[in-house]
Amino acid sequence: MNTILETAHLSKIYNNKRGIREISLQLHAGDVYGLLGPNGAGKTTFLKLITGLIRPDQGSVTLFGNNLADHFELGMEHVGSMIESADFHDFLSARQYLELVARFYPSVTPKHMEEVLELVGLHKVRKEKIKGFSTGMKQKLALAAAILPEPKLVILDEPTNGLDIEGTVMFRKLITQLSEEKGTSFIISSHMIHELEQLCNRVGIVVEGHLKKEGYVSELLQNNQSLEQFYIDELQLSKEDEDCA
Ligand SMILES: Nc1ncnc2c1ncn2[C@@H]1O[C@H](COP(=O)(O)OP(=O)(O)OP(=O)(O)O)[C@@H](O)[C@H]1O
Repeated sequence: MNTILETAHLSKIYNNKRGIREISLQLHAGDVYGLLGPNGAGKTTFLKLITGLIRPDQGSVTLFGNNLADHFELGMEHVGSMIESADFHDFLSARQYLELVARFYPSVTPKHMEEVLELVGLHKVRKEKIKGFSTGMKQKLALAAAILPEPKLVILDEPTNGLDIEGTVMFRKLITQLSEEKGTSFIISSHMIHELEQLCNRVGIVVEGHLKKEGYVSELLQNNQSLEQFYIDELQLSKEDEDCA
């Protein structure tokens, strides 16, 4: 299997002693990996570490064979990401924002920008200023920016936050389309467990900074009624372990 992302003993502890501890995870080409976990478990911290937004205290991140600490640009060359709410230049239009992003990717054509705006459902409003956009519209624009350079790996932190029902369906179709047609890999942090059950081939559960459990969705569903049931049972087990400790 072609490993595109590998973290080894990745740790980041903030001053308040929270964060993530010793997360070792491998992502293979074609994986759509769902990251689950309660509020404050460490999912965003993990995603920030694998995109170089913050530095680890310990451990390493290797993207496409490049250690991020030594070869950041090479590692990130094929990665698109959307982590926490993006800050936009409000005075730009959606199309102008994508033009700004495209300056870093000379291969992106104006036609492709139009296609991506269409894909995320922003084509009609592409000439409007971001200032007037709703949370969901901004979320769609951030998604458009993440997939614009046709990355091999897309890292998304709670991508359906703020999306309406239509937007959520669009998002699901988009991930499936990119995964099936282009072989794009994804790592997606979300609380929308039913969404992840439909989208992902693998999931991992983060609890209090630890990667507690991982598995292939198809296998988990053979032994559990639903992904939700598996998740709830795992959290319960974690609590019992904690109580015993
Ligand atoms: N910059 C920071 N300084 C101090 N503590 C932080 C910082 N960022 C996150 N934390 C703490 O680290 C823990 C993990 O936070 P993180 O945002 O990674 O969790 P999460 O799993 O993404 O949560 P949620 O599902 O609520 O978005 C939390 O307890 C949070 O309070």
